[in-house]
Amino acid sequence: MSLQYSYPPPFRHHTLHLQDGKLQPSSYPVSAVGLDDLELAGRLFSLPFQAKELLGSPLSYFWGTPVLTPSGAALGLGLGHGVGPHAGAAAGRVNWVEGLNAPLCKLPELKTKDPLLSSLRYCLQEYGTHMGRIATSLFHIVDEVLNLQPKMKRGSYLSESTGFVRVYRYPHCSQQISHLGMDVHTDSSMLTILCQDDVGGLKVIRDANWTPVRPIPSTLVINLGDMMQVVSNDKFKSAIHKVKINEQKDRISIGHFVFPGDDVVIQGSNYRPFKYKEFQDQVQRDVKTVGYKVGLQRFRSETEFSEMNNKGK
Ligand SMILES: O=C(O)CCC(=O)C(=O)O
Ligand SMILES: [Fe+2]
Repeated sequence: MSLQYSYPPPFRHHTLHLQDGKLQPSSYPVSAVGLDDLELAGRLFSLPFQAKELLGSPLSYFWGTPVLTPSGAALGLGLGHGVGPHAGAAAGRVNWVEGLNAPLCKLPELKTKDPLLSSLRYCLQEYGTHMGRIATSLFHIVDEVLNLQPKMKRGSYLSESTGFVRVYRYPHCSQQISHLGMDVHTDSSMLTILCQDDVGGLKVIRDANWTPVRPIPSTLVINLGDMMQVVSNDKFKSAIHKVKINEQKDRISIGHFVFPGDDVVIQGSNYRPFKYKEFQDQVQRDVKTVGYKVGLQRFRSETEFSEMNNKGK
């Protein structure tokens, strides 16, 4: 395990520019990030199942769940994709993934004498702090483009209290199975920073086509989330993405999700103002009742919503 993160990271933010409503390119070069964390995560996943299930609060171990609120509820894209944590399981659709969820501000509560767990806690804390700095810098860049009002700036839009890190393992599968590693969805976050190993499998919708996000060494992938779409007034679209399974190799990735504070009011002229907590609760309600995440549609301002419906007719 190494915690040799370079800070400040060698940002090349001039490589980010606005094109067709998206920040291009979506990957972001940094050095010395993540490889050792990925290795540690790999060791964690090789623990017996029971040990992983007993990891204990505030960590939680999950497997096969199509939807993990608040960040990654599955999004129905056409028939057959409308899955949620419960609906998905009921329909026999599971995500081919196991993972560990770590709410960053609660990590100090993890009391353990286990050396692997203490290294993990330490590593996650360092990782979270480092990624938090990167998220803040990225948000500054976005802010330069969007020119947000001062009161809406990062203090409230990027809350330390709601952020979390998720570590995933997508087991390989050589048989033809219909499962995805992770179903089609958008993240509910403001932004998500992904660190992936060299296996590949992440795909995003770009120009209406599924495009692989090929792993580049020492490169993080930045996904803009639903909250970014709102505050940018739809200038930046929340990335629609999924993860395919590799036939030969397990894939490991780490996601760092940054959200607004629960009670922060999110504003964007195409949406009615809402508190982040309201959004999160609505997603969970939809997943339980409708079977999938309806997402931002629910929060569009009335005029926007009826204009969109009229266009669709
Ligand atoms: O594993 C990945 O690369 C993507 C994970 C993801 O999309 C998510 O956690 O929301
Ligand atoms: Fe995601």
